[in-house]
Amino acid sequence: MNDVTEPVSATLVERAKRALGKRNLVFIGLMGAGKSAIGRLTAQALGVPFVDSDHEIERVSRMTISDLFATYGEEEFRALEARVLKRLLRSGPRVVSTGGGAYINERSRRHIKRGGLTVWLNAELDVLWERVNKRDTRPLLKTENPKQTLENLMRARYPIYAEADLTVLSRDVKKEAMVEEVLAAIADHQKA
Ligand SMILES: Nc1ncnc2c1ncn2[C@@H]1O[C@H](COP(=O)(O)OP(=O)(O)OP(=O)(O)O)[C@@H](O)[C@H]1O
Ligand SMILES: O=C(O)C1=C[C@@H](O)[C@@H](O)[C@H](O)C1
Ligand SMILES: [Mg+2]
Repeated sequence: MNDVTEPVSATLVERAKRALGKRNLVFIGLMGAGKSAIGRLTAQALGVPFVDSDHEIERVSRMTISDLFATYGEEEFRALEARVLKRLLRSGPRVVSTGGGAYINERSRRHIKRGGLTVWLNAELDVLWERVNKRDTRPLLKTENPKQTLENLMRARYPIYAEADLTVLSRDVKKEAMVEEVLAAIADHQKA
């Protein structure tokens, strides 16, 4: 799989743009679902700015997510995440990819719901596991059995992610195909 973008249908892009209007598009979902990768490519297709809340948190704090968790703990991280999201979602349209736990936090979820149209990248355990087990940058997975931890997170979080406006199944197809599905979901959403 590579990051070379093949042109997405111009008609589909126009339909999605019209449906989105001035709203932000916010990607939510578990670690490895593709929020950052698919979010960036979707922003490119729509011709709007892209921002990733994990990257923005690291930029403003000048610390990595792992160091933030280790130094200040998860609660402080969530408070910072909520502040960053509130600011990022103030104006649009832009594509905002969130960290995996953002939508689970009540304060962040409120900002996200107010701030734009949400897309949940839903994925099965094995898809997520194949993607996340290659790197150890995710503090919540530094456990004795990270695959089991991921499964526990799925069970706890999926009912909450399911509140999203749109759901797209994330799987190992070309990233451009994922972008097209996201754009189609946005375009068709308006008809509902
Ligand atoms: N459709 C896809 N096919 C194959 N690989 C993919 C696909 N989508 C994403 N990936 C890869 O999976 C890995 C995880 O994706 P990404 O970092 O976008 O996830 P994320 O949802 O942002 O996770 P986190 O919550 O940890 O930030 C990356 O290496 C990315 O390139
Ligand atoms: O799922 C989560 O709670 C997290 C996901 C990452 O994106 C980071 O925001 C952090 O590692 C926490
Ligand atoms: Mg990400």
